Amino acid sequence: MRKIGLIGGTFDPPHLGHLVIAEEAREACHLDEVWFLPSYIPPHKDRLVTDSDHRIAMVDRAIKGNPLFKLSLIEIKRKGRSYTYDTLYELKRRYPEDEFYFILGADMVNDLPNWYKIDELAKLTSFIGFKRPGYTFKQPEEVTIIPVDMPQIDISSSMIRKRINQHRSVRYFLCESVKEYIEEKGLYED
Ligand SMILES: Nc1ncnc2c1ncn2[C@@H]1O[C@H](COP(=O)(O)OP(=O)(O)OP(=O)(O)O)[C@@H](O)[C@H]1O
Ligand SMILES: O=C(O)c1ccc[n+]([C@@H]2O[C@H](COP(=O)([O-])O)[C@@H](O)[C@H]2O)c1
Repeated sequence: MRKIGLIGGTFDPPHLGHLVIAEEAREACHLDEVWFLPSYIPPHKDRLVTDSDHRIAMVDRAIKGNPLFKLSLIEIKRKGRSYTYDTLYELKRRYPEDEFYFILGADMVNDLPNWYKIDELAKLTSFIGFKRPGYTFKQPEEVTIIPVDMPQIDISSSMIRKRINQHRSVRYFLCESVKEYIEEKGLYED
């Protein structure tokens, strides 16, 4: 039996906040691996997101060099809206022996009671929650969250997109290799 952490996200682009919560969850909960799951279509985001090929390439670069971080294309290959219940149902079918821990920032912890088939989903995975600047972390009544403390990181993908658009520096907000990819492809410039 392995303990697998899952960090689902749009990763548009992936940044240090994602990497730090993945690492802190791994250490605090003694996870064997953490799998990064880029969404194909994020269930609750209205805006158009960057093409999935770019987001996959950026996550791949961000986690390179850490043998305990893996990229899973399960949601990309399924296409459609990336409901977490559908993902966990499939992962449990493929790996019935493994235990899953879904990693969330406070914004998503607060949203969790509204998720598709949340009662069923909670039978398939545990949840690990992190505080996040700008959001109050509240334990929802419906689901138990394992809270993990860490120094909070006030970085978001939207802040990075905005800074690039304004020709401001994003150095040190994300991995150098991801920054180079964004520059090479001209992402987020307009
Ligand atoms: N700085 C952060 N601190 C804690 N959790 C975070 C942080 N950034 C992202 N997360 C969490 O990582 C997961 C994936 O987030 P996502 O890819 O949507 O990034 P985001 O920065 O929230 O993007 P956007 O600004 O475009 O909404 C979510 O559970 C989110 O709460
Ligand atoms: O399944 C749902 O109803 C659901 C609703 C909102 C978000 N999620 C998942 O939460 C993760 C973070 O979402 P986001 O929109 O912040 O990138 C990502 O894996 C989404 O698929 C899942």
